[in-house]
Amino acid sequence: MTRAISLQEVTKVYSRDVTAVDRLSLDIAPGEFLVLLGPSGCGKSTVLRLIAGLEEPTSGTLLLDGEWANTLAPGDRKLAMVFQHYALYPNMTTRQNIGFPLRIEAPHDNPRPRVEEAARTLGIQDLLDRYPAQLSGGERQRVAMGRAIVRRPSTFLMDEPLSNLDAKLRTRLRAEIATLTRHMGVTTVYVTHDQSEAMSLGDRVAIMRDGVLQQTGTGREVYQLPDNVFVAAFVGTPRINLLRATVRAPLGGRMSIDFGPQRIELPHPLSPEHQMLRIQMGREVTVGLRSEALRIAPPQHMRPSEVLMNGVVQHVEYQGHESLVHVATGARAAEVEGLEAPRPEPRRPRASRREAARSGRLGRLLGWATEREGSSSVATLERPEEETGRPPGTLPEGMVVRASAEMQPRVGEHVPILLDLKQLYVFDDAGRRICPAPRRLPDLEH
Ligand SMILES: Nc1ncnc2c1ncn2[C@@H]1O[C@H](COP(=O)(O)OP(=O)(O)OP(=O)(O)O)[C@@H](O)[C@H]1O
Repeated sequence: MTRAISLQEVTKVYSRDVTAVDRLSLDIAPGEFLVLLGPSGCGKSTVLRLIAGLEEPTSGTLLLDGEWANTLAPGDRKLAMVFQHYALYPNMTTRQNIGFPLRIEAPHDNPRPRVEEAARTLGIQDLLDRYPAQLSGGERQRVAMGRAIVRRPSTFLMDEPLSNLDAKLRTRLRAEIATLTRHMGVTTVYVTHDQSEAMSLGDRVAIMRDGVLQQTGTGREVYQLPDNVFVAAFVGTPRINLLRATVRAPLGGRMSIDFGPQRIELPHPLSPEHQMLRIQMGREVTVGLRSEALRIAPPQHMRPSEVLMNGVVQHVEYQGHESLVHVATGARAAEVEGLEAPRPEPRRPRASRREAARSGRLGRLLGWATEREGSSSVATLERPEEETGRPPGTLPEGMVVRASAEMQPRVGEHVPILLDLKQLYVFDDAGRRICPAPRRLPDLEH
């Protein structure tokens, strides 16, 4: 049996100043695997607790299979919860731990066949006679899962069930959870703050911030078409590069995006995806560039959808199969409220003469190189480094660019960056995505 869950305008207020969930509407189809994703404190666990019946909505409606369930007793909901802290009984064997819910539900029935079936499903039949202290973290979590599935629930509610485990085990167990729940066909609501877990697990992801649902969609949808800058920043590794910029449209000239020291021109006529930039003329916007939208390559390799920027290599993260190259372009990084600050500025307590000379050289290198490219490319340098508001001797924040592992740029090297305009994201001052153009145009009055 599987179950449909519907939350309609559900609000949960804990005390006068804590609204943990704010008018949340969400429909979860029978058999669906939905991941609730968001930073700590955004209300994910509260949603789970509301579905489980451990909390009652302050307002709004919870429907289970279409039936009003706001106050239905937890025991009547046929749900099983799996928590981060798996709380096994230490003095019971695996067999007894898994069988425990059955002994409560039907004390006169022999739990053995169902316990063994659950253990087989989870591949822990050899561990049935061990005590929790004799199990690894991953095995204990499997026992906790066994205790949940043995009841044949209609729904699984999982609250960060893997966060106590090491990365390798987490990857393996999450694949097992996905296979298991699909095989059982049960509706699953899975809470995590780990975006890569969310993207790899769910049929759909629901992203929350401060109790408010931001967007729901498949992993691909929320990655490729984030509704707002928060979703764009929360989903994807490495994090999307977010830069402050201004949209310019000189009379008779091409529309451009001005990053301060550099600017990029947009093709004329504007593509449909860039059309909404017109109404942002003269305004500050946030530009989002994922690392795959950028590449380090000479201008002669530029594709029709690409434009050129210039940068100076700050730092290279070698990852084996690729490198992540941090490149300073002089653009200011945009911060997203509610997320930790993006990459911190490299701090230099007090620049030595040599360091000062070096960083000055890097700045000059950036400007000099940009000027040199200026006549033929779309990038121009308008302001010297001193006017960008950065402490003297520091480099501007970097963008992260993916590069093949063979490429070995040196720190301080000047590099041309080709930016693919087909992968350009722009968000307005309220954080809403305006490029690629949203399917529904936002209300521009607010
Ligand atoms: N019983 C409670 N009484 C008062 N405030 C609470 C209670 N439970 C949660 N909160 C508050 O409600 C907000 C949402 O909490 P919740 O646990 O749902 O967030 P979360 O997204 O699951 O966070 P985490 O990932 O850290 O578990 C937080 O501000 C939290 O402090």
